[in-house]
Amino acid sequence: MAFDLYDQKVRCKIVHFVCYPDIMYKSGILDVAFRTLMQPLHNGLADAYKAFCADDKLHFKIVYNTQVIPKPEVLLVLDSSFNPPHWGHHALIEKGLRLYDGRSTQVLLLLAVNNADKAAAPASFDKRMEMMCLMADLLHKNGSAVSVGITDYAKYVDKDIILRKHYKDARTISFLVGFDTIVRIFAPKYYYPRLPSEALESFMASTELCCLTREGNHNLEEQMKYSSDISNGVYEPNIPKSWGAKIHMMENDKIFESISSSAIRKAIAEGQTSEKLSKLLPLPIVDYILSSKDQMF
Ligand SMILES: Nc1ncnc2c1ncn2[C@@H]1O[C@H](COP(=O)(O)OP(=O)(O)OP(=O)(O)O)[C@@H](O)[C@H]1O
Ligand SMILES: NC(=O)c1ccc[n+]([C@@H]2O[C@H](COP(=O)(O)O)[C@@H](O)[C@H]2O)c1
Repeated sequence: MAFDLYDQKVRCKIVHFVCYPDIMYKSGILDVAFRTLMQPLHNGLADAYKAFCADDKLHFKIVYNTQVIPKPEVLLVLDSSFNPPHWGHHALIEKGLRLYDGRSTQVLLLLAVNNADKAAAPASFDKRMEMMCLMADLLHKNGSAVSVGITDYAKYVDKDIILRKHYKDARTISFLVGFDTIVRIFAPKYYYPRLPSEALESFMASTELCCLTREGNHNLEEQMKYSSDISNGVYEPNIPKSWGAKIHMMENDKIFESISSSAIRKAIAEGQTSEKLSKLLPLPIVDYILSSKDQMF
C-alpha cells in the first residue's frame, strides 16, 4: 500500500540521522540534517493523510518518527487537534516525561482528525502534521524519542484500544491531558446509557492519565485535589474510587496555564508579531505559520 511504502522511506532517512545525536546536535549538523529531511518528509505528509482517509479500515497510523524505542516501558500519548501545537502542549509532555523519569519512554503526538465535540476547522490536517513534526524535532533535541501519528477515533477509550494493538510491548500507556479534558473523559454524556464506571472499566484498568492544571472554571486547589477526591469517593458511582490512583495531577507553570490553540489562532488572525507569538508557541512553528503561502488561520 502506498502509505506503508511512504512510512518505510521516511524511517530509512530518519535512522540515518538519529545515529549520533550528541555529536550532531553540538555541531549543529542535526539542524541542517533535519531541515534537508523536512522538505521531502513534509511533502509526503499530505499524501499520507489522503491515504489514511482512503482506507476505511485504518484507524491509526504513524507518519513520522524522530527515534523509535523498540520496547518502551512507557508510551506517553498527547492526543490533540494541534491547531496549532503550542507551549502548553510542550509543558504537558515535559512534565509527563519527568513523572516517568528513569523509564524508557516513547512519546506519541497523536493528531485527532475527529473530535468528540466539535467539527474540524482550519488549519488543514497536513499542515497540522507538519507543525507536529516541528514540535517532535524540538522535543527530540532535548533527548526524547517522539513519533507523530494520526487517528480518526474521537474518544480516549477507542484510541487506547487501537494503541494497545500497535504498541504491544509498551508496559504502560499514559495519556497526557489538561484538566478540561480529564473532566470530559469522565463525563457521563459520552457513554449514555452506560455509566462511565462501566464504559471505561477496561480503559482505566490498564491505562494511566497524567493531568496538567489549566486556567478555566476550577481554581488550582480544586484541580490539584481531583485525583484524591476520586480516591475519597466524591464522584461515585460515575467514577470508582480505585481510579484515583491511576491519575497523576501535575501543577502547571503560570506562563503556560492560559495558553490555548484558539487564543493563538485569534492572535495570528489579528496580526500579532512573531516575537509575541513565540511566547505562545515555538518559533519554528511561528515561522512555519507566518511563512505559509495561504493564510492558515
Ligand atoms: N495550556 C495548557 N495547559 C495544560 N493543558 C493543556 C494546555 N493546552 C492544551 N492542553 C491540553 O492538551 C490536550 C490537547 O489540547 P487541545 O488540542 O484541546 O488544545 P487547546 O489549546 O485547548 O485547543 P483549542 O483552543 O483549539 O480548544 C488537551 O488535553 C488539553 O487539555
Ligand atoms: N470522552 C472522551 O473520550 C472525550 C471527550 C472530549 C474530548 N475528547 C477528545 O479530546 C481531544 C481534545 O479535544 P478538544 O480539542 O475538544 O479539547 C479530541 O481528540 C477529542 O475528541 C474525548
